Amino acid sequence: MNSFSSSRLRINRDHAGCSLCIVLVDNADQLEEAKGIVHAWSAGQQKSIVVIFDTCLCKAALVWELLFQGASYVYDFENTPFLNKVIEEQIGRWQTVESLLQTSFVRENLLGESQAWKSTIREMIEVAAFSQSSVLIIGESGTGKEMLSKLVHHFDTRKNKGELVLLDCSAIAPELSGSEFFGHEKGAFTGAHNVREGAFSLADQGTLFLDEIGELPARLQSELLRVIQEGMYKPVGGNYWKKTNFRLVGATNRTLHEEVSAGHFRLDLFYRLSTWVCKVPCLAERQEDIPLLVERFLHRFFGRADIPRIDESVMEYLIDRQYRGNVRELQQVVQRIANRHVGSGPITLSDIPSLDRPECRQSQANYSTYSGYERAIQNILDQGCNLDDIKKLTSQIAIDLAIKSENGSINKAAERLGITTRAIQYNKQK
Ligand SMILES: Nc1ncnc2c1ncn2[C@@H]1O[C@H](COP(=O)(O)OP(=O)(O)OP(=O)(O)O)[C@@H](O)[C@H]1O
Repeated sequence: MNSFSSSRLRINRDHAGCSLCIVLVDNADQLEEAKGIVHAWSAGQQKSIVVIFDTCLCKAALVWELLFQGASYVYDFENTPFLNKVIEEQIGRWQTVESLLQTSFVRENLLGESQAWKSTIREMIEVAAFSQSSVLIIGESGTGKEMLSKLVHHFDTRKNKGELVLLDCSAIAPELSGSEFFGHEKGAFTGAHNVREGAFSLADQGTLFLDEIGELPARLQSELLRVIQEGMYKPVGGNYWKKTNFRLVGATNRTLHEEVSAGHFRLDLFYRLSTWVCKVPCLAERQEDIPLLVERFLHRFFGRADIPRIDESVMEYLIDRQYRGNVRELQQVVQRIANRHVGSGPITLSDIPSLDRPECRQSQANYSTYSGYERAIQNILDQGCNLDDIKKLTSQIAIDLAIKSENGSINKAAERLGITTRAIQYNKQK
């Protein structure tokens, strides 16, 4: 029996850090307000559940719209048996996720308070603790994909959970690839002096994490697929089939869709793997996490609690800097700064090693040239020149400058500009 009354539009509840809004809708006039409420709650990363009392209203188009506005769930009151129990169970799940988010495993290994990072962690905790699904983690290098695979294994609730086995597919020697996965029997091939357990055996009842899964050779892709589907494998040189059952977590910084389209990755393996796809935000998408990460890394590198104060200008530099290697690169930059710092005073700009300094003089020169360039273009625009004139004039100036800096050699100037000597001569004649 459902025991909601439809007299109110909204009930706000706060359960151990999980605030939730339940929106009760019993007539069409309340719909616009309901959409506004769920939209506002989802903007604040809060959960909302909409219960619709009038079944006639509960059409797919409306449900889609409410979900699109950010509702976590939409229920048809009449057609959802024991709705209050369903909602309690849903709230229980969210509370579990929130409490796992506060555990030392997450707080010590997966730092970050930004919304982008927190919602990634919440999603991964939910997959780990409430499903046995395979997971595909995609994201740039150094964003924390391997750490997230550890989280999936850590929060896996299987009884008698097995091991987490990590394999980097880009580092598997082709001649040993069979052994890495299947293991081998003694004497299976020259050099196989002992029995060796492979990843399928070691990961039984646990998690197999395949880093850089996009690099898995075609032969191993088919074999992996067969093992996932059948749960059986035969060690190299063995006569008996063995059983295995693991959760597969793959990580890649490639676009696997494109690898599938290009015929480099099997579509059926892609489907098997991507039951859940998690996109990890790059550091640029969560810049607000940088001060927290910097502080943690400084504690680690100084190896003590009382780390030197970090000058505001250094923090500004660290926040604004580009990190192609994401958190890993930030960690390395902080380590270099910590290595250079001496004494107990604050960490200042001078502690940034020359390798990491912005090329001040160069960038200032570029800036002034660029702004001079802008002024010059503005002048000729003001004189009534069109884009074609500007392009011609720019080419002419570039050619003159190149010839001048190559001491009059047209051949060398052409080489420098990446054009033919004829093109220079033609331009000069014109
Ligand atoms: N949120 C985080 N908090 C603390 N350390 C982190 C965080 N994210 C990543 N790191 C650290 O950054 C480094 C790189 O992380 P990880 O190896 O998980 O990245 P990755 O995405 O798997 O990299 P790659 O694609 O190169 O394999 C590790 O030393 C890890 O501990």
